[in-house]
Amino acid sequence: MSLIHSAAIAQSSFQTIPIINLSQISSNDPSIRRALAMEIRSACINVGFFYVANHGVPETLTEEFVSRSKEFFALPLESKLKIDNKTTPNMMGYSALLSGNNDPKGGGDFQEGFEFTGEPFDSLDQTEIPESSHSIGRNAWPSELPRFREAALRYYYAVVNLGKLLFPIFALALDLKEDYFEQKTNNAAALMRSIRYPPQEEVTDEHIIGIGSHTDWECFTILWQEPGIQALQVLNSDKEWIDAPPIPGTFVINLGDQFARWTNGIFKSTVHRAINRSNVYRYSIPLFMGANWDAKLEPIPGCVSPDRPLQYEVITAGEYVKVKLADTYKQHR
Ligand SMILES: O=C(O)CCC(=O)C(=O)O
Ligand SMILES: [Fe+2]
Repeated sequence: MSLIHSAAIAQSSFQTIPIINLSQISSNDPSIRRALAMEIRSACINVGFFYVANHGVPETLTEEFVSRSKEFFALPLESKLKIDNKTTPNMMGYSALLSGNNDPKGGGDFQEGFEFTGEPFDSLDQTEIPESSHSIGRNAWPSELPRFREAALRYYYAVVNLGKLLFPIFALALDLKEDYFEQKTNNAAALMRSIRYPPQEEVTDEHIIGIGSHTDWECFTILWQEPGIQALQVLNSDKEWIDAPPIPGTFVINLGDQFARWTNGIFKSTVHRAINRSNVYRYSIPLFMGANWDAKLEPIPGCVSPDRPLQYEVITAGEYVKVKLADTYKQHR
């Protein structure tokens, strides 16, 4: 079935989010890779979200960075504010409670974050570092926690490697050659954000929740969520919020606006939000995989037809993200 036809009969009133097993992602057998791609295609067209199991990122790296993140957020506010993202180049570093606002109708996101990107890392085997990340390194690290940076970067590169394996599968899912996205993504700086959500057992103001309803801006996001705490919710086409509970050993993958633009809306960049209604802090760590800043977000072959005219103005990925970033961190209170 053609992509446009599959999109025309999409069922987006999902009640659950599919779980996809990635154990065969690097199979030498093209028919096995294609079968996996078709599962992913269906999730991307109908839901825009899926879980991945057997993703290959070692649990120890995740646990180490989660522990270091907990130490970081436990530092006194003055220490964290030394690397406030409003004062650092590129907005890397710490974002304080309510300093960001993902929902223009919201009163600020009830969370703290630490954001960083790739940088050369001496004690790692350099071959583990994707070449495209070598020149970036404009991060702001907490000087109080010398082991934080190593844990952050080790986990970062493991998840970036998973992201790099996913682009060829997304290409297959769109009936394209597996290397289709290579030139458009080989110089992109993936961004990782470690987040702490304070408990909000009682939401007293619906406009102030962990992260207000939004779509992600990049191609796709790979999200680790703290086990045992339901917080993330995804909006279906019937405007129902569907829970995306943490499933141990999996990541949540969701498509962002760059993929929606490339596919003229055939791949869904689905609205989501998070509210920590538990009585303890909740942690999560998204990695945002984007396109090169100069990559044009123009429709890929097979995504535009007389019945499905172009929905978006063509701009570059960099222009798109810059506007979104400025909107999210402008003074909103
Ligand atoms: O914390 C979560 O579960 C979701 C975070 C998220 O949607 C984001 O940072 O874009
Ligand atoms: Fe998000």
